[in-house]
Amino acid sequence: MEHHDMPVRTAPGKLIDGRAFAAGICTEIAREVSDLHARHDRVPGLAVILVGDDPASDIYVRSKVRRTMAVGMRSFAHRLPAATSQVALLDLVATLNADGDVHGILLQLPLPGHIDVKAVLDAIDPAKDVDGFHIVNVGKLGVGRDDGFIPCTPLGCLMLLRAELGDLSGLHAVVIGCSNIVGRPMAQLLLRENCTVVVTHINTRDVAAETRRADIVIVAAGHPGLVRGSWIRPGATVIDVGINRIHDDAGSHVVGDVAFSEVRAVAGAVTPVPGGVGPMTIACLLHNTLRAARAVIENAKT
Ligand SMILES: Nc1nc2c(c(=O)[nH]1)N[C@@H](CN(C=O)c1ccc(C(=O)N[C@@H](CCC(=O)O)C(=O)O)cc1)CN2
Repeated sequence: MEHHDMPVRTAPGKLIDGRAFAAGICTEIAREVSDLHARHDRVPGLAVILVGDDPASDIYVRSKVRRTMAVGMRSFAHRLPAATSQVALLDLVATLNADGDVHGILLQLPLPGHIDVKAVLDAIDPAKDVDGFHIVNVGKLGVGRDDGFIPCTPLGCLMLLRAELGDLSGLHAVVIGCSNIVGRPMAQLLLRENCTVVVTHINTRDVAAETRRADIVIVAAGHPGLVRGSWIRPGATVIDVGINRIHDDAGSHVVGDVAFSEVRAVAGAVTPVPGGVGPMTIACLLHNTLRAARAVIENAKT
C-alpha cells in the first residue's frame, strides 16, 4: 500500500468568494439605507479620520469613502498631517462625537508614533465606535455580550464561516496571531459561537501541531506563506487574513499568510487573497455604521 503524508484529494478545496459575499451585504445595506431615508428623512453618516500619509491607509480610506457613498450613506473624511498633535486629534473626535449627522467614527490605523492610540480610541463615543476598538466594546465582546460593536475584520471572518459551515458549535478553531484588531476579537467571537479556541502567537512552541487539530484555521500573522499544506487537517476551513505586498519579477502583488495552492489542496475551503477577507472588512464597517445610525434615527423623538 502506498503511503502519503497527506490524504490524496481529487479536487482542490472550495474558494470562499469574499468579494461576492461583501457585494451582497452592500446591496442589502443600500436597500436598508434607502428605506431608512424614506421613513425618517435621515441617512447614516460615517466619519473617517486619517492621520499622515501611509500609502496603504490612504488606499483603504479612499475605498471606505467610495463604498460609504455607494450605499447611500454620507461620508465625512478628515485627512490630517502626520504632525497633528494628540490634542488636535482629540478635539476632532469630540466634535464628531457631538455631531448629530455622524453616526459612526473610524480612526484609520496605524497612527503616527507620537499619538497615544488607546487614548484617542477611548475618546470616541462607544455608540459611534463602528470599528469596535473602544474599551467598552472590547469589554462587551470579552464577556460574550452582543450589544457592542464587533471589529470589522473578525466580524467579516465570522460571517464567511457561518455561511460556509452553519453552526460552529463544538468545532475546534485555531487563531494564528493575537493582535487587538484581528486575533483577540476573533478568538472571543469564536468562543461566543461555542467553538473550542486555541490562540497561537510568537511564543507558541509548535504552531503547526496546534493547527493540525483545527476544523477552522484563522491566520492573521502578517507573514507571507507561513501556513503550509502539511499544517492543515484535511477538509478544514481556512480563513486567510494576511495582506502582504510582495515585490518580485512579476511586479508588485498582494499575498496572504497561507501557502495558497498547498493549503487549498488539503483544505475543504479557503479564502483567497485578494478577494477573501479584505472586502468583508469594509462591508462590515458599513454594517456596523447602519446599526449605529438605526439606534439613533429609529429611536429619535420627532
Ligand atoms: N481603523 C482600522 N484600521 C485598520 C483596519 C480596520 O479594520 N480598522 N484594518 C486594516 C486595513 N483595512 C481597513 O482599514 C483593510 C485592509 C484590506 C482591505 C481589502 O479590501 N484588501 C483587498 C486587497 C487590497 C490590496 O490590493 O492592497 C483584498 O484583500 O481583496 C480592506 C480594508 C488595517 N487598519
